[in-house]
Amino acid sequence: MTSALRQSGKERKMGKALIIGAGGVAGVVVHKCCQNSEVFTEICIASRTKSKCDALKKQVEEKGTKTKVTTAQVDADSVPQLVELINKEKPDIVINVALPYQDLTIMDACLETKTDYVDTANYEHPDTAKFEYKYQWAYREKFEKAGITALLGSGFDPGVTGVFCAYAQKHYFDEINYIDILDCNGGDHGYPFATNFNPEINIREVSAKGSYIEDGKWVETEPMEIKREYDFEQVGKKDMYLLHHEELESLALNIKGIKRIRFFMTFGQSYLTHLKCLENVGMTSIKPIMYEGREIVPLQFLKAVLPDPASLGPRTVGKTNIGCICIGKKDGKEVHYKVYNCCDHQECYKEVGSQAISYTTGVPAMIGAMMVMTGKWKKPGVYNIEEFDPDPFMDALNKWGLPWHETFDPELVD
Ligand SMILES: NC(=O)c1ccc[n+]([C@@H]2O[C@H](COP(=O)([O-])OP(=O)(O)OC[C@H]3O[C@@H](n4cnc5c(N)ncnc54)[C@H](O)[C@@H]3O)[C@@H](O)[C@H]2O)c1
Ligand SMILES: N[C@@H](CCCCN[C@@H](CCC(=O)O)C(=O)O)C(=O)O
Repeated sequence: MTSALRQSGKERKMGKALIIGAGGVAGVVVHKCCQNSEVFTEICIASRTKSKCDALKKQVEEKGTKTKVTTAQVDADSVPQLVELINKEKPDIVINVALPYQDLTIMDACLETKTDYVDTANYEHPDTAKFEYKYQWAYREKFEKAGITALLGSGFDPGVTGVFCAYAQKHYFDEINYIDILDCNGGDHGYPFATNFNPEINIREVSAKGSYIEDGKWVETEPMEIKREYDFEQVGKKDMYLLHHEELESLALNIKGIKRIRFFMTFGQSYLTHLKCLENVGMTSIKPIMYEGREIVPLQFLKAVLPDPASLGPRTVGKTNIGCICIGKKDGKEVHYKVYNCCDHQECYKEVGSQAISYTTGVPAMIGAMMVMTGKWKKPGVYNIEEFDPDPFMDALNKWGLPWHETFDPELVD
């Protein structure tokens, strides 16, 4: 049996979440669930290393949360271990903020225990640095039959960017023909090279070939081949580069009238120079090599010597600006629209002890879980975030720390 609250009707108001992972993003999810004790009456934090979960529990208990917090050890690569934990804890929902490698094992465990599921990044096999939704979309029928919801990609990008596009479509457009998603981190952590979320996942993402969708087809580019300069609100002028990003795949299907959709991310010169050197000497490779009689993956070794993203909070200053530019038509007239959020690294640190990259991912993960748990987005099946009504999520962003702004006269990207 799952939580009694789970059985109590369509508009459920409160319940228990099992949070898997205890890294940078999980830390924010834990803090935000504990601020939202009316909905998250209980949480269990589970990860490979239980002491990291215990440290998070201590932090929120010292802040006087009303949410009951427990912790557990789990290897999320093991379906039997996950099933045992879910059966013991009986959560209403599992929030997966471990790594993309664990998406399918956690979805399998949710199916077996009939528990709702939320994540922030799509499945990726450790041996192939390629983001694709096909593996998770293959669970649609099974989730529908089991009567449970999987909400995919409830971070910022993917996540809020999908909600922004759904909101634009619902309120301002008959059709959206062009979308540019712009992800700017204008923050400075003072290190010559560090990544603001898991280094292994970050470097796999940015060293892959770029791509965008035009007229229904993927167009591939060399890594960092397409560069533009953009003047970001509250940050200033930054160089940004076209990357492949997972939400392009689902938005191209779910938003009406798309002719072209692209994703750009900013990078500082120091980050790019270090990345190039590391690539040139083979340190970003995911192919195992033999070192002193044992097999190691160079990128995993590199991760071990880089700063832990969760430790960057105290030293990072500046702001992020992430948003979407939509161009399309309403009542036959051309509409230009931009919706974005700016987030200050130090404000995040003061509130939850994390930098803004973890914050901008963890807040939407909590909100997505709240949408499903309270019944607003409860629908059996597997869904990308833009398939739900964006309005309650947009309201929750304003309430829970990620207020957004809109303009009908944005700078465009050529
Ligand atoms: N959508 C977005 O906007 C966005 C942005 C940043 C990060 N993310 C995603 O958020 C997730 C977390 O990122 P992070 O920066 O917190 O990473 P992190 O490395 O700081 O944390 C990952 C956590 O998962 C745990 N973990 C890893 N493998 C495990 C296993 N087999 N069993 C149990 N626990 C395991 C680790 O111990 C760690 O606590 C990643 O999937 C990342 O891709 C999404
Ligand atoms: N929401 C993002 C966060 C990625 C930020 C990565 N940018 C690098 C830039 C590093 C630099 O220029 O110093 C970062 O680690 O912040 C996502 O989609 O994954």
